[in-house]
Amino acid sequence: MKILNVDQIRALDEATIRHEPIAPINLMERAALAFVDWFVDRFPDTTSTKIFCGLGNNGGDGMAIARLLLERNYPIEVNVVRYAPRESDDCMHNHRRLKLVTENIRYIEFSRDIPAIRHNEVIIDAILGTGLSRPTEGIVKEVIGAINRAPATVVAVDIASGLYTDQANAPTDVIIEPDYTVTFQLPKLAFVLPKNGRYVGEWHTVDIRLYKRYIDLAPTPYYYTQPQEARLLLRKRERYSNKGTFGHALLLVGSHGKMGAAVLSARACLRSGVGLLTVQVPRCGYGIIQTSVPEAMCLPDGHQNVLTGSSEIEGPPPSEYSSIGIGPGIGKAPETLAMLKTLLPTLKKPIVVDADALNLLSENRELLSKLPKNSILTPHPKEFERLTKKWDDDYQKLELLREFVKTYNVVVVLKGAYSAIATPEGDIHFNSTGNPGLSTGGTGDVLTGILTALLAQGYDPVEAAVLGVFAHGLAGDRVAEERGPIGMIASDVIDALRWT
Ligand SMILES: NC(=O)C1=CN([C@@H]2O[C@H](COP(=O)(O)OP(=O)(O)OC[C@H]3O[C@@H](n4cnc5c(N)ncnc54)[C@H](OP(=O)(O)O)[C@@H]3O)[C@@H](O)[C@H]2O)[C@@H](O)CC1
Ligand SMILES: Nc1ncnc2c1ncn2[C@@H]1O[C@H](COP(=O)(O)OP(=O)(O)O)[C@@H](O)[C@H]1O
Ligand SMILES: [K+]
Repeated sequence: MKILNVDQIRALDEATIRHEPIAPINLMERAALAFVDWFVDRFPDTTSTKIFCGLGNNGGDGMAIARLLLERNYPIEVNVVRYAPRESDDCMHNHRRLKLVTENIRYIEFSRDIPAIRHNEVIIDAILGTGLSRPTEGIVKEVIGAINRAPATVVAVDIASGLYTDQANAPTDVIIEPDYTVTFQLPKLAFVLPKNGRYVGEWHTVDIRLYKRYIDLAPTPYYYTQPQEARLLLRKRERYSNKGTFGHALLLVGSHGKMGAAVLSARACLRSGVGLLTVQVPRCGYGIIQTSVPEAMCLPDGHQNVLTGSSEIEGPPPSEYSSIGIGPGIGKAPETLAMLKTLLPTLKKPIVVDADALNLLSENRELLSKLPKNSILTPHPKEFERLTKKWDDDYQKLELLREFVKTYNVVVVLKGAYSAIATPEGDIHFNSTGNPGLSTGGTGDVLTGILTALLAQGYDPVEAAVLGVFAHGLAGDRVAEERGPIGMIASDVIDALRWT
């Protein structure tokens, strides 16, 4: 699913109006109806609701929503924030229609006009939408402050008032902090950026049948992975297959005290469809791998405690494996750095690089250009900061991400809520699965195993990253559903992986 910018959203609105054709006021009615359907489903028996409307089209939506709810005998008090002398045409039209069904409209011009908000009330925020062009101030800012201070449930129409759709807010901006955002048709870039969490809440899209062809043709670097899109990437297992069909992966993982990372990545790799798996670990980990992951072959490293790349057992050279995953639990010993320096120039196929392998790359930046083309790097934000530099806001972070993938010709999975997968061309796919239960040690190691398995099976690296991150998050969601997010551990995520 595409994420469009504000100008494109406006153009999409106009294209829908022209193409269908539909009068703007009827499109607004459709949007209001879609919101109301969601709202009555979610809040079927609220005893007290207040709506706050602005004077632009978001306010127009709000006035239509108020009328539709009143027509359904919903208990709703209407407030209009009069921050300017004029309304938009469609807002004015809906204002008139609203007055036909109620005389009870409160106009807020001064602080004293702001109503008290009671406990257990539901507030609908329709003050400002995607047309926000400057920070909130004056009476708008005061109303937002009052709503945020109130012990009520807040639902934003389209986007929280005061939040920019696709540019950074200043830290001092006053913005609605909703529990829910119900947005029209397409997710907004602001929703998937970590710093905006409290200005978005739980968000939902409602379909208002905007012109599909415009969306299909609109150029954008931003995508949001929907379940049906991820599912399309999944390959069927051929009837006449054998284990050779699905590749032979090599994991270079673990060190003394961090063998858990090796076990987790190995088990996840096996649970993700790889044909054969070899795990190279320091000698101290040999028994651990052989007993806890009997399905894998184990290459004990020549070194007792850290990886050096040498082994007493003869094996094929790393370049002959279908894919390689490197990093979980390896530490940053000089011997391991030396291994990386020798290894990278010998490789041609894309590899997966995680954890301390990434930290070694940040400390030895000349190695970045030695990475095989289209390799997948999986930093969490701290690791990405080490690879690049500190960013001021999430939008600058996305720019750094785009710059990085283009410079080094790699795929980066920037992990977190809505993990961002950046392709070498500079497109960014935000993942839609996962939950805070995944914020626990070892879940990143699981992801490395998954991605290494997908590469071994011949998936294109971008597809592997999009599909693997989606499946990892979905497994986490299954665990959260069954046992709640708090008790989740990385092993549960492996057990919950389903490739269907
Ligand atoms: N796109 C779609 O598909 C559909 C969209 N729909 C709806 O339209 C909404 C977008 O409408 P919109 O463009 O009228 O924007 P909105 O935010 O209501 O108001 C902008 C007005 O406020 C002003 N203003 C700006 N910042 C301000 C501030 N800080 N403090 C005070 N004022 C401020 C600004 O002034 P100006 O910048 O012109 O000076 C302008 O007058 C969208 O969110 C959705 O709800 C649906 O109805 C149908 C389908
Ligand atoms: N709040 C969250 N919502 C969704 N996914 C999350 C959240 N927190 C963490 N994750 C996921 O959990 C994994 C954590 O990886 P990482 O930070 O490398 O942990 P570790 O190194 O301990 O294995 C990533 O895939 C990340 O996207
Ligand atoms: K709003």
